[in-house]
Amino acid sequence: MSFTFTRTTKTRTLLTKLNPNYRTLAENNSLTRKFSIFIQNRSTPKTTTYSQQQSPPQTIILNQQKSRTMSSSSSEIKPQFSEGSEPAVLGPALDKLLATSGAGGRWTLTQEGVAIERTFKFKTFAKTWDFMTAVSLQCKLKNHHPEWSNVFNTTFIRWTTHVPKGLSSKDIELATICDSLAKDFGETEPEAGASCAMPNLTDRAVASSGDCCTPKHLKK
Ligand SMILES: C[C@H](O)[C@H](O)[C@H]1CNC2=NC(N)=NC(=O)C2=N1
Repeated sequence: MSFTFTRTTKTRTLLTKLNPNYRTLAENNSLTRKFSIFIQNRSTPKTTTYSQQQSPPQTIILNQQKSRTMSSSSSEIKPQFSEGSEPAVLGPALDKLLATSGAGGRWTLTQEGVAIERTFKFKTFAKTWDFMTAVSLQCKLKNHHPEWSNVFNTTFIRWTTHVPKGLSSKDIELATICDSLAKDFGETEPEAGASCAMPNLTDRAVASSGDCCTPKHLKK
């Protein structure tokens, strides 16, 4: 079975503008997607049945997320800037991004003030993936990576600097870029409670990822 992927010229032009290497990246993406759909069609889908007493895992994740949100309100948390950054400059820029400041921002300060996070939602998986590709190109340019996850039409993004730990200018810059790219790629309004499991997915990836951020000369 063969699959053809169509992409609007607008998206392609936008991505090529963001990075001239997009064409190559897009071709690789398209190949990767073709390959994964091919694999999916060959393997038998696994189904899990739950007994009446047993709740599906999603309920557990939703509850975990609920307690996580209840235990830490963003307005009580103070931003922790990474060593070498300038709080006087970063503070006002951060305020513009935060939902708590009332300036229209949609990011939340989390994890004892060392991170900001937010969920983005799009109409389709393809649009979400294109947005993530655009963000990843900016990450490459700035040598900085997000902690993020994606399920279907939703992506959860957390910005934090691992070394030196805290919020840095790169986190603020990239969060601002994400907001603007999300508009370009047609972000839709998130439905209430639709993305509860996303931070959990990201936390799991973070817990099993290796140390990528300690510069070689500081490694023991
Ligand atoms: C050595 C290199 O500068 C580091 O690995 C960079 C790369 N990207 C990074 N990304 C993030 N989020 N935090 C870092 O500390 C970081 N460090």
